[in-house]
Amino acid sequence: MSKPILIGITGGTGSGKSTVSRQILKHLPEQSIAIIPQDAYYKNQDHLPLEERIKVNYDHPFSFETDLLTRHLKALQNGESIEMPQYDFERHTRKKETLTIESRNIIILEGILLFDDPDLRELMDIKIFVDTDADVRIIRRIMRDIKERGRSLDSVINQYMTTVRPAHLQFVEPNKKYADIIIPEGGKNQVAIDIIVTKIKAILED
Ligand SMILES: Nc1ncnc2c1ncn2[C@@H]1O[C@H](COP(=O)(O)OP(=O)(O)O)[C@@H](O)[C@H]1O
Ligand SMILES: Nc1ccn([C@@H]2O[C@H](COP(=O)(O)O)[C@@H](O)[C@H]2O)c(=O)n1
Repeated sequence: MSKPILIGITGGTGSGKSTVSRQILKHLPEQSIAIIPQDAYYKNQDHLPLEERIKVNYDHPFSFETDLLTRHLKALQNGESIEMPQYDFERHTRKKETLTIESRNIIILEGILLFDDPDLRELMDIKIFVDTDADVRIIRRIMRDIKERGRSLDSVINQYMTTVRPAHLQFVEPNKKYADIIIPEGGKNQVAIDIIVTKIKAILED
């Protein structure tokens, strides 16, 4: 296997990063792609009571274990497998179990804060920013967090105003400038998905 290609897909919360990643995966042989969600690398907080975990700013770079993520990406790029952590959004900490991820030709890393850390940025061969308006993102997030992440409407709105929005303006939006490709609206932008899939297929056939 030639050196794996690392594709970073970033953008604000609810922009459609996971949807874009899944769409790309759908068009390619499954054994050629691994998806790594940055969310899996939120710090373990087992030592804190739930009331303390709820207060953490999950949109600030310090809430991620970026050293571990960087080590794991380098291992995958060297053809090695990793034990990826798994995250529990309801308990605000890691699950006990890890997931074995084998190295593949294409590694897709997706998450809100991929372009802020220069060392992480340096590892990526292709950098993609999913650009979706804030009003659409907050509506998607309210629906998803209530349905899938055990949250109430009040908690989603309060978190959005106190930490998500300010951190987005400080750490996500300004780093759009590092993107090679900007996808407006995300997962339903079929033209953008087709172009990216064509590029990946060309890399795989090389
Ligand atoms: N283009 C779209 N149209 C409608 N809903 C979408 C679209 N893209 C994503 N969603 C929905 O919005 C929510 C957030 O999308 P997701 O891809 O998980 O965003 P992110 O990974 O950026 O947080 C999900 O419930 C998803 O099904
Ligand atoms: N315990 C946690 C950890 C993270 N979040 C929020 O998740 C968002 C990132 O995930 P996306 O799928 O939306 O990109 C981020 O904005 C954090 O606020 C959380 O609510 N609780």
